[in-house]
Amino acid sequence: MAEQSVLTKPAIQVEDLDLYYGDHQALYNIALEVEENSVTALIGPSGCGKSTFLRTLNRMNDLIPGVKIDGKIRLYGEDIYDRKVDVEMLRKQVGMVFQTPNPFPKSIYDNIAYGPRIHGIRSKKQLDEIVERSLRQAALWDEVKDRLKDRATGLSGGQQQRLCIARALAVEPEIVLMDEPTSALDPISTSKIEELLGELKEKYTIVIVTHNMQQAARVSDKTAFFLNGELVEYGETDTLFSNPSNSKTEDYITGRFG
Ligand SMILES: Nc1ncnc2c1ncn2[C@@H]1O[C@H](COP(=O)(O)OP(=O)(O)OP(=O)(O)O)[C@@H](O)[C@H]1O
Repeated sequence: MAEQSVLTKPAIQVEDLDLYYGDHQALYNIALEVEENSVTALIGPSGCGKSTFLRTLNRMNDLIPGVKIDGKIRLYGEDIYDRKVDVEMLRKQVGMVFQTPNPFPKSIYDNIAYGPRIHGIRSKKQLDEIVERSLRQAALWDEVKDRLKDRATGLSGGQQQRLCIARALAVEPEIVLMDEPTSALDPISTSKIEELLGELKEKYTIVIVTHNMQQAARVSDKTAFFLNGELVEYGETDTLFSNPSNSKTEDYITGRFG
């Protein structure tokens, strides 16, 4: 029995989550569980709260003045809003990749080594290993291995985004949050990243916001449909797209609004 409970343990559990920006309530009573080693897509029309919800998972909203949060978010059973939580350590466990690739104005190598160095790793051998492993995991190694000292900002947009994924992986997170990671990229770079997600979920748990429903259908195991700050429907991606249980989900996925 003990073994079974370990196997079924969710990576993230959200209960009764409300979020306010000042007087404006942006999330209403959200509850969901994210399974380990899966890809979960958050979909819904602009302004429905997808990014806001994503940012609650590594407390990025803490940086916005006037934000108030009620409810519980547990990461492997631990309440991430508990006062004892070290937010820097939380963000190491729960990494993030943003919409626009944002490499530091440093070399490719130094972009990847940045996080591990902050966390105290000094050995060149160890950093070399981390840089190679992370770039391989992000399917970028072969393209950049001969120019690790070049500036990261000289890479193409798609390469920069894979570099940002590698940078997130370098500190060995458990969860990777991605906020529309391909919306600024061309179709070839987009499909490279979509392919990568399938590989990454073997080791990491991924939550991705996407405007693109085809992308959600292609890459995710589970999909959460948000509307006006509410979670309307959450379930297996195949079921949600082929046989939604809520008429609002059906209207959205068939393009009747959004
Ligand atoms: N920093 C902020 N301060 C105040 N209100 C905010 C802030 N960020 C988002 N909001 C509001 O919260 C609501 C949800 O926004 P959010 O960006 O989470 O939606 P979204 O679904 O991610 O939208 P999009 O797809 O356009 O990025 C919106 O009404 C938005 O105006």
